[in-house]
Amino acid sequence: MRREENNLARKILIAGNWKMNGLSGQLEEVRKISEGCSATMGEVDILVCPPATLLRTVRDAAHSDLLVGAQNCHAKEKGAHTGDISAEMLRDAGASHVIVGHSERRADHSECCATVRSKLVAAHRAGLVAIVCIGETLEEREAGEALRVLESQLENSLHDDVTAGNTIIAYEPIWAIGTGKTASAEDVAEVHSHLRRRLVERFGQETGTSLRLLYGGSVQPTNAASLLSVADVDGALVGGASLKAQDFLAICEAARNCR
Ligand SMILES: O=C[C@H](O)COP(=O)(O)O
Repeated sequence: MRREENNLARKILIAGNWKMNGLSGQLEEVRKISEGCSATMGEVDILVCPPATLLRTVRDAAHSDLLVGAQNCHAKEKGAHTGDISAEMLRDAGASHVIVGHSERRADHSECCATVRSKLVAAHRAGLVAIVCIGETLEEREAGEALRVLESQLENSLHDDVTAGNTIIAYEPIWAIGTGKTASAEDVAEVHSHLRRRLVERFGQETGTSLRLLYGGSVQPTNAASLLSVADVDGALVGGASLKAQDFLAICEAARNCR
């Protein structure tokens, strides 16, 4: 089933995750994104997630309709956690969204689902919308375990007060991140419809069908239209291609044309 035959009430979100990239002298790309997507922003939500060091600068430089988010937060509000940043601090720096549970954090910082869930609670406590990432490894996919792994991550990373207004789910197959390999539209459709069913079972029909499900993993201007046309794909979490305004804007434009 294609997107136009499914639930169109969910507004598409294109989110750019800059990861550990970006210096204050390189904000020209933000200005280009901000100017270039001003016509698109009414129809598509557009979010950029720079490193924490640039949150305030990007927020101040960007069009007010461009959403600005962070890439991680600590579970606690404040205290003796050297080097960490709380959700409240991110909000204070201008963020409205925060990514939690990205596979790079799960791998590099040994974050388990319980940790991700505590960060989700923190994000909601601070009034941030959280983007919760889940994804399987290539070994898990090849072993036929992908849906089981994803279901477990979904179940254990979320808490019961999740709503469509405070949470977005991003499916990012780990083997597709930064590799140029993208999951096929059929595989993405299978995963997203499975996740949708699980969300409805857990949170009920209204919330379950309203939560947005993003796809991430080597999304490019060349494949965005086909991925965004898949039913239950409500947007994209874009890494590498979000660093160049031209590519990111092309993906936003593809999203606009999917409406
Ligand atoms: O958060 C973004 C994802 O990890 C995707 O990254 P990528 O588009 O560079 O594959």
